[in-house]
Parts: sequence; C-alpha cells; structure tokens
Amino acid sequence: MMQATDLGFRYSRLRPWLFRNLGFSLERGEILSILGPNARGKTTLLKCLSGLLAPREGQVHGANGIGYVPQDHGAGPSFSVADMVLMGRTRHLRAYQTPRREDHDAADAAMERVGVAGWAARDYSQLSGGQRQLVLIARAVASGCELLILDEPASALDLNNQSRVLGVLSGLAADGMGIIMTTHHPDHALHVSRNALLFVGSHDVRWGPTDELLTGPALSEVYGLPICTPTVGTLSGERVIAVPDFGPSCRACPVPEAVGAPLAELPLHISSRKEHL
Ligand SMILES: Nc1ncnc2c1ncn2[C@@H]1O[C@H](COP(=O)(O)OP(=O)(O)OP(=O)(O)O)[C@@H](O)[C@H]1O
Repeated sequence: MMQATDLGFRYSRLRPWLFRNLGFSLERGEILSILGPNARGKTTLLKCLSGLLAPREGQVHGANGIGYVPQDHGAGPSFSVADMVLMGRTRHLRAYQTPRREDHDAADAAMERVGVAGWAARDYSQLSGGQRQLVLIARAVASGCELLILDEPASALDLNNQSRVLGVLSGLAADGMGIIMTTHHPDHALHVSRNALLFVGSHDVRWGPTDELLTGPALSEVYGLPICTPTVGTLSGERVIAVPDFGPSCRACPVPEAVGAPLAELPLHISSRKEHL
C-alpha cells in the first residue's frame, strides 16, 4: 500500500537532517505506529508521506487517496460538526459543486463510526480539544481514503476516548484501510500495530515488528529514562505495557535506596486487574 525507501529530510542545507535512510513498507489493513521524542521529525515524516513536503532524498510509492489528520492546534472555524465532516468529501466534488446525497450519507456514516453523530449540530469551534480531534478523524474517514495518516490522534483524549479511537482505527484497518499514526503512547502501538517505526536518532530510525522493536532497553534509550515492558492481565487478555520510571519524584515508590539501582532490581508495583475481579 505504501513503500518508503531511503527517505531523508532537512528543512534547509543549514539545518541538520531530521532523518536519513528511512525505509518501511505498509500492507493494506495494517496500522503502523511512529514513535520518538519531541521534535525528532515525526510530523515532518508524515508530511513527506502525505505529499505536503517533498523529501530531500529517497522515494515514497503507494496510495493515491490519503486522508491526513493533523495535530489539533486550536478552535478552528465556526462551522457545525456536520459541515466539518462533510468537508472531507471535497475531493469527490468539482469546484463550487454542492454536496450530493451520497456525500451527506458518507459524512453521516463517518460520524456514526467515530461516535460523533450526537454532536452533528454543534459548533465545531466550541468543542473541547479532544472532541475536535474525534471530529477531524471523522472528516478523514468521510473522505473515503485508502490510507489514513494521523498525527497523534489520541494526544488530547481521555482514556475512554483513546479506547474508542484505537477501536475505530482497528476497525478501519480490518476493512482494509492502511493507517499510519504518530503516538507518544508505546502502549497504543503495542496494542494495535504489528509494525512500528522508532526514531532513535536522525541516522537511526528503526522499522520492525512492534513486539521486537519496543523493548524496555530500546524505549529507555530513545526516551532517556528507564522503561520496562511487563506483561499484565487485563479483562481482554494478557498485554505487554510500557511502564516508565519517573525517578525519585514518584509518590508511589518512596524507596530511597532503590534510586539509582539497576532497573531489574527496582520494585515494580503492577497489579493485574484480573487479581481484583
Ligand atoms: N517549517 C519548518 N521550518 C523549519 N523547521 C521546522 C519546520 N517545522 C518543524 N521544524 C523543526 O523540525 C523539527 C522536527 O519537528 P516535527 O514537528 O517534525 O517533530 P515531531 O517529532 O513531530 O515533534 P512532536 O513530538 O513534539 O510533535 C523541530 O526541531 C522543529 O522545530
């Protein structure tokens, strides 16, 4: 569905390379997660993949119909939610053409699918950041794209809405859509992605199976703090999760002698929900 080969980008000759020799391929029905520290170049990569920026090196081959959901940066225009989602149909219309019945149907179906149909009449600019994020996802879904590219789709969402978005994305992937998303939640990547891209350094962007790539040592190296990846029981089965050690400021771990101890020796306060049920 999409293949990137030897991609490289820097904003100018005077700026450092954000990434070089970056490569991956994406199958139909796959969700690829992109992880890395702030300002490492993840959004820039998404722009290269979606055609908003031209890579300085390498090639991107693949999907024609791409839906792009940017990070939400503000209240935006004062349109109804229904109209915002209907705008996703623009590429199916000629200039100045009025949306047809099928466009309204596609927009309605997208709002239902993402769970925002109840806000159809509300003013988009008066929604919360998390609500706006869901509406922008519905707009991209309405476009009928083959490949959906999302920049931190769950960054402003509460836990329930994170679950809803991951569920929507998994459902779209199960219907054959390709999905590429950036995330600061390793747990989300571990939950829904077979493959991931991990920005370790500008000359070291790793692509591979999520379970093999997002290990405790690799995540610790990338984010610069100890992270372990235990398997825990949940209502829906066993899952690997990523647990950062925020250090001596951690209220739950007042064990002074543990500070500075090797990660393997630190007490791990993880309880399985199964045990409480
Ligand atoms: N238009 C631009 N011109 C010059 N530099 C830019 C431009 N846009 C972004 N940058 C710089 O490129 C670097 C990477 O930015 P980018 O937004 O791709 O990072 P990111 O990994 O998505 O960050 P975050 O996780 O914080 O969203 C940053 O140092 C940023 O300041």
